[in-house]
Amino acid sequence: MSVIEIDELTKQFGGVTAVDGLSLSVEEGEVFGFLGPNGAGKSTTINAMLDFTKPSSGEIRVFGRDANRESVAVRERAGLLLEGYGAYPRLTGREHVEHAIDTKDADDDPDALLDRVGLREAADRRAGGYSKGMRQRMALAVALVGDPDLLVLDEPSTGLDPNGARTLREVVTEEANRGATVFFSSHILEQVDAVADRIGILLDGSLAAVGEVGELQRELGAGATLSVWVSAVSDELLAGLREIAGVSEVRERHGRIEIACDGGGETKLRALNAIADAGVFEDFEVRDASLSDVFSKYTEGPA
Ligand SMILES: Nc1ncnc2c1ncn2[C@@H]1O[C@H](COP(=O)(O)OP(=O)(O)OP(=O)(O)O)[C@@H](O)[C@H]1O
Repeated sequence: MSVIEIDELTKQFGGVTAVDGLSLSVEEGEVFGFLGPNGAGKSTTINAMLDFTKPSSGEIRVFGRDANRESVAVRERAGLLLEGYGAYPRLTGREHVEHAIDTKDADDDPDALLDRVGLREAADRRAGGYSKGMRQRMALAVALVGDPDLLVLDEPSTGLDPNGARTLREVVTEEANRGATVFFSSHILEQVDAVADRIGILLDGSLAAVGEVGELQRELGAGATLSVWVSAVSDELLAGLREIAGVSEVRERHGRIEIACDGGGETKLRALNAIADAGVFEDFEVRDASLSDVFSKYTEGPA
């Protein structure tokens, strides 16, 4: 059964198209990593799923319910860690978790939850004195209250040190093993691919690729040339691409940018992000270095 079904979601803010005809479904028990650079539309999609923002067009169903008209029923079964989680500076970590337990009418042990996120020792300190990473750990504990059927985590690794990032991965895996569906966003590939079953790459409000982690890794990691269709090219963009670690050559041909990569998936993702950031991304494919590429490399000279 699909827990999340997004059908042709579009969201415009004035003249800005934040999400552009996005369709996506996430199955029960799946860990879905929603990957994309800053401004790709991840938070807007998540906010629309939870009825914190209204779609300009399109439909979203969560647990088979209309995300807009039945948002209360949706949120009751969801644990949320959203961007800019507003902590109450005067309340302690434990009090935040206790408040969430009361609100959800759950029977969790606050200390056990704080322990899971590595915040047990700081439980009685006021959240106003917490570091960014500690606030993020606390927000994760709050999201876990009531064993939600769906965890929605927007950039959960923000501010976390390597230990915190490991704790987050462990918690996501434990929740998935319990049977929860997990939908989480990130702009960093490594933080997603270790725990996700499937990944969707969002660029400029549209899904550029979606698939199983291994599949996408192979696609992004295997071939040597990333070929990207673009609506416009600038010298600045080409120069920026040449500076990415693992990029050996960049040239422009017939509305496409051809990027030869020695690096793996991370290099290609950085290149895709840079093109999306420039607002000119249309589509991409990854190809192995063929004899004709090698040939043209030596015959055509630099772009
Ligand atoms: N309330 C708003 N008013 C105007 N524009 C908005 C609003 N919310 C988002 N946008 C715009 O929509 C686009 C997508 O933003 P969104 O926050 O969804 O991206 P994101 O992928 O979550 O990025 P980040 O990783 O930086 O959080 C951006 O261009 C952003 O400026």
